[in-house]
Amino acid sequence: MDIRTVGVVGAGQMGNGIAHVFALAGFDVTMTDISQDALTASVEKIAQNLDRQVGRAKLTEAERDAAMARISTTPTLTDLGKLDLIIEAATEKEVVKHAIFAELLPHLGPQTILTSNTSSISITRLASQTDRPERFMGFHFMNPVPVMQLVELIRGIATDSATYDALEAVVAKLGKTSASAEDFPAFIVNRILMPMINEAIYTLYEGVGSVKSIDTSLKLGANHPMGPLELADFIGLDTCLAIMNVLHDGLADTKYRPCPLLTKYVEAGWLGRKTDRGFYDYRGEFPVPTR
Ligand SMILES: CC(=O)CC(=O)SCCNC(=O)CCNC(=O)[C@H](O)C(C)(C)COP(=O)(O)OP(=O)(O)OC[C@H]1O[C@@H](n2cnc3c(N)ncnc32)[C@H](O)[C@@H]1OP(=O)(O)O
Ligand SMILES: NC(=O)C1=CN([C@@H]2O[C@H](COP(=O)(O)OP(=O)(O)OC[C@H]3O[C@@H](n4cnc5c(N)ncnc54)[C@H](OP(=O)(O)O)[C@@H]3O)[C@@H](O)[C@H]2O)C=CC1
Repeated sequence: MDIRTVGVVGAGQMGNGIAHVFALAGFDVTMTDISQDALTASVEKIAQNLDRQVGRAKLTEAERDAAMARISTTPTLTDLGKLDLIIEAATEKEVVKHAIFAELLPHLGPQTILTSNTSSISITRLASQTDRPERFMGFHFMNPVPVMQLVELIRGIATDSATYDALEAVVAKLGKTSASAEDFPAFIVNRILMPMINEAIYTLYEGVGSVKSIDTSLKLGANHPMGPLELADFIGLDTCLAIMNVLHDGLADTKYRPCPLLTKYVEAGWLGRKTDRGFYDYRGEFPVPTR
């Protein structure tokens, strides 16, 4: 199937990164979100990130302008119905994702491929509540999308090979690399990464180290580009907690128990960078550890 038009549902940090890379690769992109503010902020963010790429001579001004011209927004989810590919990148809550698919399905063309950028939720379960489990897949981009090379491709139990092949070709057109993961809780990247982040939070909770010493240890002691607490703030603490809960519930093993301190930060609404406070406070000129 020749994919040219793409709909992105959810204009948060992942939605804007996904729209950015698809527009640069020549696809026509339509974004939607329940919040008009999120849509406006997302387009501004894409413009800023493209400008940064122009500033670093990674792109020409003409390429930037052409990419921006390929992006449009709509507050109406059902406007996405006639597009070739839908990428759902809304909040990591299963009920939210089911509700989006339920509203969209009656408006979708028969050939449209439906995907979710979920970090952890069962693709088979999401697909089972649609009319097209054979054309449904996990399409998992990494954050920040314009920079990270990997896209995880996750087949549900019913996904057909034409759908898999079409998405594999799309990833190649984006200039990225795909890795196939089986549909088990949190797939590959987050099955490995998120327990490490959760363990870093336990290390903080038990007083083994401060925010600064934990992040410095992993950055300088294991050559990670970001410390685990900085990375948790970057991903979003609500998303980290949601992934840990999927691992804990889905694999029924206490080793995946979310750290109570992570739960406390989420209950406080300290979700990391997106709310300006998490393991660091980002409201000043420099991030300041909150513990
Ligand atoms: C939760 C999930 O489901 C799955 C996930 O995504 S897990 C998270 C995976 N991501 C990671 O692990 C990221 C770890 N961090 C890193 O790799 C690096 O810190 C980083 C790439 C984010 C920034 O690197 P850095 O060297 O500190 O920054 P900097 O030199 O300013 O930027 C490097 C490049 O990234 C770009 N960049 C940085 N942040 C960006 C952002 N938020 N959006 C777009 N581009 C960005 C810069 O423009 C620059 O691009 P060029 O190389 O083309 O010039
Ligand atoms: N953060 C990360 O590092 C990664 C996240 N992911 C996955 O990507 C998805 C999005 O994550 P992320 O971008 O970080 O989250 P964000 O919280 O940044 O963005 C989610 C966006 O979805 C919007 N939204 C919520 N409900 C709906 C709805 N019914 N219809 C349309 N939009 C809606 C939210 O609006 P509002 O704020 O108004 O609720 C918000 O703008 C999640 O499934 C997450 O697991 C995947 C890879 C990496």
